[in-house]
Amino acid sequence: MADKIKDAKIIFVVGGPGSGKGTQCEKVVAKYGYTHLSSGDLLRAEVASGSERGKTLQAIMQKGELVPLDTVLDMIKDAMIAKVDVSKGFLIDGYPREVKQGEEFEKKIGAPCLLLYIDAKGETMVKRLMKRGETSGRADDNEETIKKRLDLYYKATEPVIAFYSSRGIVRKIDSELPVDEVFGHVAKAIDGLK
Ligand SMILES: Nc1nc2c(ncn2[C@@H]2O[C@H](COP(=O)(O)OP(=O)(O)OP(=O)(O)O)[C@@H](O)[C@H]2O)c(=O)[nH]1
Ligand SMILES: O=c1ccn([C@@H]2O[C@H](COP(=O)(O)OP(=O)(O)O)[C@@H](O)[C@H]2O)c(=O)[nH]1
Ligand SMILES: [Mg+2]
Repeated sequence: MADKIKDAKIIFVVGGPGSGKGTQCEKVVAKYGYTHLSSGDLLRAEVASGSERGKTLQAIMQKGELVPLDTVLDMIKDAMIAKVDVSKGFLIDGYPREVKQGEEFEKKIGAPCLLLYIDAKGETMVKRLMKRGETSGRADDNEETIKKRLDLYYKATEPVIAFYSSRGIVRKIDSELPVDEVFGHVAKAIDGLK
């Protein structure tokens, strides 16, 4: 099983909060049939289950901080194992959040073949999240937490992009454009694989 995952096509999707990672991943799923695993969605599902672990996670996420690295990695790994036989590839959305997470992922699972860097301006991300917050019901889509998520993104997550750039697998996508144009660039990056 571990070998099968190692051979799977793995794409990391990295970008700030509200940059449009989830939006683009949905479109990739529709066109390419990849399996979409959003680290944030996996964590929110655990919170929704009402488990003790979920309660701990909720408190951390509400503050816009990062949950322990192993928690997310185990969730992603379990979700990948469940799908590996039927999946053409995996989109790992919102992961890694820090360089160490990427290193651990590679030790336990495998190496990514592509990193899609979904890039939008800070003010754009804040605007989108405030709008999404009107309907999302997400406890972290409020002004105070958005600011913390953004700060943490610049501090902890941006170094991830430099780390993988040196390997030549980063494709920077300008997500200030309309969604379909952004997707055009995403599709070009995926078509360039192999
Ligand atoms: N105008 C515009 N809006 C977008 C674009 N991509 C996403 N949005 C909107 O911005 C909001 C955030 O998009 P998501 O796809 O949820 O962003 P995300 O990066 O997954 O954000 P997190 O879940 O917070 O990590 C949504 O309400 C989208 O409708 C885009 O390319 N253009
Ligand atoms: O590897 C991860 C992914 C997510 N989170 C937590 O889950 C929240 C929501 O993540 P998501 O990717 O859904 O949204 P984003 O912060 O990118 O807007 C983050 O603020 C973190 O608290 C985390 O701690 N580790
Ligand atoms: Mg998302």
